[in-house]
Amino acid sequence: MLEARAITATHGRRIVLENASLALPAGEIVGLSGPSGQGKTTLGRVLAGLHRPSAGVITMDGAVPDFRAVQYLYQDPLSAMNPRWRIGRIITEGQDTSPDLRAAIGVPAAWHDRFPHELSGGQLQRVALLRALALRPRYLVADEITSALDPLSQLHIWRLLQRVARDQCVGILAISHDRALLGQICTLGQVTL
Ligand SMILES: Nc1ncnc2c1ncn2[C@@H]1O[C@H](COP(=O)(O)OP(=O)(O)OP(=O)(O)O)[C@@H](O)[C@H]1O
Repeated sequence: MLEARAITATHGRRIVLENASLALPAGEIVGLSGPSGQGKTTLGRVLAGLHRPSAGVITMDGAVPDFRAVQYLYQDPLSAMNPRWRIGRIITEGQDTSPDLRAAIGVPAAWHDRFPHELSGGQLQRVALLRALALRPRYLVADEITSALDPLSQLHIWRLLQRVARDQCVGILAISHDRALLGQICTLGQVTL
């Protein structure tokens, strides 16, 4: 279980999150929704160890978290990829990927020679997911990862993530404005900020 308790976070001097709590059990998908600017991304980044809270605690199974076990997926995967690297290098950046995992996620070898800007948004999101899963995370923070995709690509990505949660016991925080989408994909309901 990855847990945030009574988190307060600031950007500069501004408090953008106050006394927020959330629990993400292993193997479950929990939704996080709420109006724009309420601090969803900030809370996701705090849970992934990318933003230090000014108050509150994050625990993993009740202990100090090992943030290497938490991977953060961005809405715009291009922003998290080196534009000068080819896809083959990007997906093996942290760890080698197995052919089985590549096939399951749907990243064909034909993409390996391409640069990130030569793939579509849905294809790039699959590359980002493959790179994250190769690191064998226990938790994923998926921040609006399908909001720029057409409904079919959106469904494909979430079907994949549902399998990842179930088969690999990965806990997934799904951050989205789209409460209807969260209603379809979450296994443990939604938290609203
Ligand atoms: N790097 C930053 N520097 C200063 N303020 C920031 C920064 N990032 C976010 N903020 C501010 O913090 C607040 C919370 O932002 P955050 O992105 O966490 O909200 P959000 O709920 O995810 O919003 P959205 O749904 O629009 O993505 C907003 O008011 C935003 O303007």
